[in-house]
Amino acid sequence: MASISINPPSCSVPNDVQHVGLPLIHGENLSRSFQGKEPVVAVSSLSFDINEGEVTAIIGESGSGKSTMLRLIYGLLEPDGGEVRYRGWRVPNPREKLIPGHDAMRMVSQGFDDLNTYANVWDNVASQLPNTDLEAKFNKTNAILHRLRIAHLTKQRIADLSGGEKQRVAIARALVKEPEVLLMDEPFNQVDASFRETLQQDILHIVEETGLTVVLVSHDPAEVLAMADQLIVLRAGHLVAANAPALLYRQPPDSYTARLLAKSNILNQAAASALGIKTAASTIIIHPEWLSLRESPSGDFHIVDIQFKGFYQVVAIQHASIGLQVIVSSAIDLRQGMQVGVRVIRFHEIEVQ
Ligand SMILES: Nc1ncnc2c1ncn2[C@@H]1O[C@H](COP(=O)(O)OP(=O)(O)OP(=O)(O)O)[C@@H](O)[C@H]1O
Repeated sequence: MASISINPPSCSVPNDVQHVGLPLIHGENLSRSFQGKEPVVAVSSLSFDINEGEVTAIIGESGSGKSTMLRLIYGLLEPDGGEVRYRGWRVPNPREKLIPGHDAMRMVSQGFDDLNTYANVWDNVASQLPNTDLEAKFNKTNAILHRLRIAHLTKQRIADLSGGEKQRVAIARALVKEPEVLLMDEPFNQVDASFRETLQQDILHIVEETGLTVVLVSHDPAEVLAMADQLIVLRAGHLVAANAPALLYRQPPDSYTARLLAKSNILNQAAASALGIKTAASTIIIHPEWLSLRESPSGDFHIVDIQFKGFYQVVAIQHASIGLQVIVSSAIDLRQGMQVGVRVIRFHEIEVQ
């Protein structure tokens, strides 16, 4: 890696040398274990890039190391090995900084631990800014409360807010100091479905307007598919994929990623051949909307279950030992026990598992 020495920023490590040519955030071979009754390897040999002005979502099953990765990026945890670089400079670890956490980043955690429950919304947000310029303090607080649609809650105590409102205050509090990076751990789990999309859109508008970089951890990949420019997929502490959501969805590198992103049908060669797919690949991925059904008394499959989901239905069909999930428009009348024919619209081959 080429290096040039220029004046280090205020948030840096003594004697560090800037690595040039890196994206905004670069993780190199990061590992971190925790000692308990049984030592746990939370993340192992993670290398990744996060681009400026983009939304990156870290996804993975529970315990796969998502929060650990986020805390390593921020500098809240010391890696056992490897490093994180921000604009080419190494992110100080908690032993190297009086108040842990990189100065250019702010983190919103799951529990709203940072919010002062008995203070009002305005004070929670404004208190982040110094009193040296009171006019700027007033204007910035006012602007971010409006931006996050919580200006009408200014005088309300945090204790009296809903989970979704608290989440918006926590984000306003993090953004009022105009960080370059916003880190969010499960940002939408307090927000019900109808408000989730508005909050996601509001964050995307802030990203577009300000060039903010967002890194978020999500339990529910489906919710971030539309939001993220990049998905980083973790499994048991290892990075298994990093790419654009649409690409990972259409061409998942493995069945783990496919299952995280959709309730995929994962078929072996024999099952694939029963659907008329001739392949040399060991595994075939078929997302439920990549199949279509039609009623056919001579069809091989029969319907074993129908889950009504509003504008679509999830239909479970079976033929001998092969069970499949199919997404069908609710406009189509189906009933349990019906014989059906199946058409494969699209499939994805995986060579190595
Ligand atoms: N402070 C800690 N002490 C001991 N073990 C820890 C600690 N923090 C994390 N771990 C362990 O490290 C592993 C990864 O945890 P992490 O919280 O990063 O996963 P996660 O993917 O964010 O999980 P979840 O989705 O359930 O929040 C887990 O096995 C967890 O129990």
